[in-house]
Amino acid sequence: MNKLLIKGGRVIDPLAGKIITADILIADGKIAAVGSGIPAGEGAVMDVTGKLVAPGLIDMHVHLREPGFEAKETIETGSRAAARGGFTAVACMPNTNPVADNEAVISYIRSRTQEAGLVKVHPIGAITRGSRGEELTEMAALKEAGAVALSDDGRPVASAAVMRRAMQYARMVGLPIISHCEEPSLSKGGAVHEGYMSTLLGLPGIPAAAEEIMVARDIILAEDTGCPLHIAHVSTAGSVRLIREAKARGVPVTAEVTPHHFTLTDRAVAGYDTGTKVNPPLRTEEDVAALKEALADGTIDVIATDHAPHTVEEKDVEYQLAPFGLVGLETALGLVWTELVEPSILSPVEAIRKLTVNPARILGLPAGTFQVGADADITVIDPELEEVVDPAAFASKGRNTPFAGRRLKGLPAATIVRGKVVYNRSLAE
Ligand SMILES: NC(=O)N[C@@H](CC(=O)O)C(=O)O
Ligand SMILES: [Zn+2]
Ligand SMILES: [Zn+2]
Repeated sequence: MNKLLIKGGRVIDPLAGKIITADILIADGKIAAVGSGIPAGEGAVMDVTGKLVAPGLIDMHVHLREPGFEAKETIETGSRAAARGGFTAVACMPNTNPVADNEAVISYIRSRTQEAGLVKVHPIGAITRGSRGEELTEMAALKEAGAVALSDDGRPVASAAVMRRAMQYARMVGLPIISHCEEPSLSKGGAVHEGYMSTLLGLPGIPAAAEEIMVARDIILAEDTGCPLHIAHVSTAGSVRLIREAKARGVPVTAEVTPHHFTLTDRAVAGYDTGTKVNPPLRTEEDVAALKEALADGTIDVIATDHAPHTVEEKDVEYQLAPFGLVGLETALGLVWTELVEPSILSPVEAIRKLTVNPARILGLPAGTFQVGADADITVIDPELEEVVDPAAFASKGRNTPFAGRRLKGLPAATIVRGKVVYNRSLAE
């Protein structure tokens, strides 16, 4: 039997809401025991005294770009970036080429994931063919092939009738809809948040209303159809209000926020660094305050990166011409710890919940806990470790980050997937 003892760490149980000092014994890739003073026996030992041990982190919103855009990222480089960022699993969006709107692409992603042999990659299927917003995909077949959710992320489903029908079918099939909320007639041509900064910088704006109208529409449709709805990358105070009110009424809606949206405002665009160009755009201070409040009160269930790599050449153009998106996998945990846990906006347990059990539940994954017999997917966190973000050190092909040079405290120390150490900081540096 292949054994590994994770010894002496402070183990976070996000379900029980507790942190206890304990050892975790892994045998043949599964959790074999959790308790104090477990003998190592003949197996290997990883001493994690002083560190936190969490169930493997899950990032339910990434773009791995394969098939079709391998110059930006591949499943292998994206998996490596995930492992380096402390994630044991990611869910990847279907805006590849071809779009993941059929079983063949879903199967391809799964076999490339196997070949990479690093983290778990759960494919998200498209809502509509080619994500063109017209005809629905074969949702049952996508689920059968391994899709864990449906989304046309990157492109809004402009037609309410199409979205309504999609929710009716998705509910029947048993898959959640992840909505990229953007009203195209309002966002068209925009590059940054519409407000003081867009005027000052002379850049075309995307109003908050472009997001909020679609959040309102999709909440109404989720209530109408009973389909579980997950709102991707929430960025405005108005969206938060709508989601909070819908949850209070029992609408089956959940929501995520990205580290860049709870950390930065549109002031970061002042230097015209295209690393700040992202969709939805960086908003205002009031929006950031509302997002933090929503994280604290549970209105926002999940922290997800929306990791969106682009090549240096694609980003090295005028602000208006650059593609939207920034890389997030390798800065996420440090930003969560530095911006939310250190200032006590979230407790360590609450932060870990939004990175483990909550996304696992939304996607229906048997993950996010330390149940004996479950896959040994584990993230070791060093809450005292500090580092300055250096994009050149990223495992991702993407270098498009607005966080270069930023000092982060609280970083991944090791990432373990099915008992295999896929990242170990003390060996990597
Ligand atoms: N977020 C982004 O700015 N870009 C994403 C698309 C998306 O998540 O909507 C991408 O695929 O590049
Ligand atoms: Zn999106
Ligand atoms: Zn996205």
